Amino acid sequence: MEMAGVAGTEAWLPYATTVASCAVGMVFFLLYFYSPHWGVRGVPGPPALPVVGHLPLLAWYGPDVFCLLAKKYGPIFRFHLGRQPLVIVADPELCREVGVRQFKSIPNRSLPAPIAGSPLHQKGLFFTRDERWSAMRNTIISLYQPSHLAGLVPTMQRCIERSADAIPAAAAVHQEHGDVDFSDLSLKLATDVIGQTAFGVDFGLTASGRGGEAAEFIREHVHSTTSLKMDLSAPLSVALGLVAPALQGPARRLLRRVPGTADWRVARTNERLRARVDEIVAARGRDRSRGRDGEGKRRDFLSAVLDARGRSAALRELLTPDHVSALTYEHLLAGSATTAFTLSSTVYLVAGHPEVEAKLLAEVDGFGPRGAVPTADDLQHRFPYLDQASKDSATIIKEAMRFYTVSPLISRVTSQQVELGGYTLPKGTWLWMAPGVLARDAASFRDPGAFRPERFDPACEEQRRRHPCAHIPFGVGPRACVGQRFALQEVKLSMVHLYQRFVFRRSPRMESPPELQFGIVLHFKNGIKLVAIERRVG
Ligand code: HEM
Repeated sequence: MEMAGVAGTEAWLPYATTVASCAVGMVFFLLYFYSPHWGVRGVPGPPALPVVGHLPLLAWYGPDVFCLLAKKYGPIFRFHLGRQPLVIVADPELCREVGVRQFKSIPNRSLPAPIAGSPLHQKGLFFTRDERWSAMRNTIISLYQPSHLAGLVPTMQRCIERSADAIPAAAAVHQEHGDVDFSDLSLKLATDVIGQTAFGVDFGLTASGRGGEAAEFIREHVHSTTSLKMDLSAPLSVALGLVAPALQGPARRLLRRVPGTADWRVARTNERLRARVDEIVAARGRDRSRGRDGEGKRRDFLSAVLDARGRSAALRELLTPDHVSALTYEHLLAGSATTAFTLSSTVYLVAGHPEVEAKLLAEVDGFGPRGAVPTADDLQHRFPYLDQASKDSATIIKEAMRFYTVSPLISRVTSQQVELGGYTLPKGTWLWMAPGVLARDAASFRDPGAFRPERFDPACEEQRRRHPCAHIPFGVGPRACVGQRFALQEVKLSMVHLYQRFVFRRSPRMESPPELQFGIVLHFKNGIKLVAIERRVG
């Protein structure tokens, strides 16, 4: 009997071992999978699906999902980007807490899966952390000061005039209806501006008959940027990174060797892009050492960073060649799609509001004859309707940026435990501010679905009552956008020149309202199509 019992036990042993191993594996998997959730489980949010979390909600509702969730769950709620819970903050006072008051505990950005594999993206200012970030920011901040930006007006203006000259030709491409693909035009314009101001290179995208090498570089850049998606339509390794970050690195290393996969294409594009940026940086370094750089004359970002590098051993250590390439490339990444989106949404909104257009035209014509170029000072003071509210803010532009917030979420991560909105959030919590939700809050913006630049008039009651952090398209606190003044100067200068020469009408061949797509920033899925009407002189 005893023998039979032992034999029976032996027969079950392999099954029992397998079941036990599976159970242990399962427990480890669940611990791994739910550990980020555990620390923030007290924060309200909708039930999350296993593995994909709330990604299906994002796919279904688009960026509007965050407004819907804020309505249901309040100003601080959970949203699971796959495995990773985000604690979303959708209240002006709480954003001030995150961005300003508790900055010491929340100084860095979390690294989203799409960026995790790309050193070119990681070594810029955006994703560097702590002391390295503050040393880098302090080094380059002078390049964004008003005195330096004022000197960039002529360079910006040249690119703007060239883009405006290209409008009739762009319309002629569609002979039967004359639509201009304004998103494309704005992206080319913004990219040319960055080419000149960051790299000291004329990409010539808006010049007729030009293209070639530069166009190829930009095509690769656009491809690299648009593949940075935040949903499951991203390359496989990125999608995997959203649900199981530990597998992202190995999957990417494997898939980038498999021709034809999206990972392979992204890796090749990033390598080529990297090589081109390095080439530009190295060529400039060589020119400088041979004294062929027009010493002291160049105002572009790359020259200034290379100058800084030459100033001390500490700066050389801080600004390694990798960081110089990344900082320079970052301009293209951070400054082209965002500025282009802002310019095209502003012109699109003005085109649909004749009363706004009339006031704008009166202001532009009142400035001077067609072709008169404003100085940086004029841009600050002579365009109260375009730029009504002093300092860095612009009224039509401000309202357009509220209406279409290009960066609806701003990522941060806690470096230590914080108390926020009645919740205790552990170190490592991904805490994201939601300017896109703030911008649609009727408590701060009466009738938020209406385009009304006057709501930002400093004399207006709504503006006076509004919380200072209710409108934060450029972020808030020490980590706010370093390129804000640069971007606004470019958009204002473009608006003045464009409206000196044209008025625009919405094309009936475009969907209304325009469909939006959420990558690392927002963009118009099918572009903005406008009809440009040349204004008569006199
Ligand atoms: C309309 C155009 C733009 C918008 C809406 C925009 C928006 C933003 C936002 C929301 C942030 C995050 C701020 C935060 O975390 O609080 C940011 C950061 C940043 N932006 Fe912009 N941006 C624009 C144009 C530019 C331009 C033209 C440049 C460069 C020339 C630029 C370079 C950067 C950099 C380097 C950072 C990271 C700053 C840091 O971490 O210290 N941006 N931007």
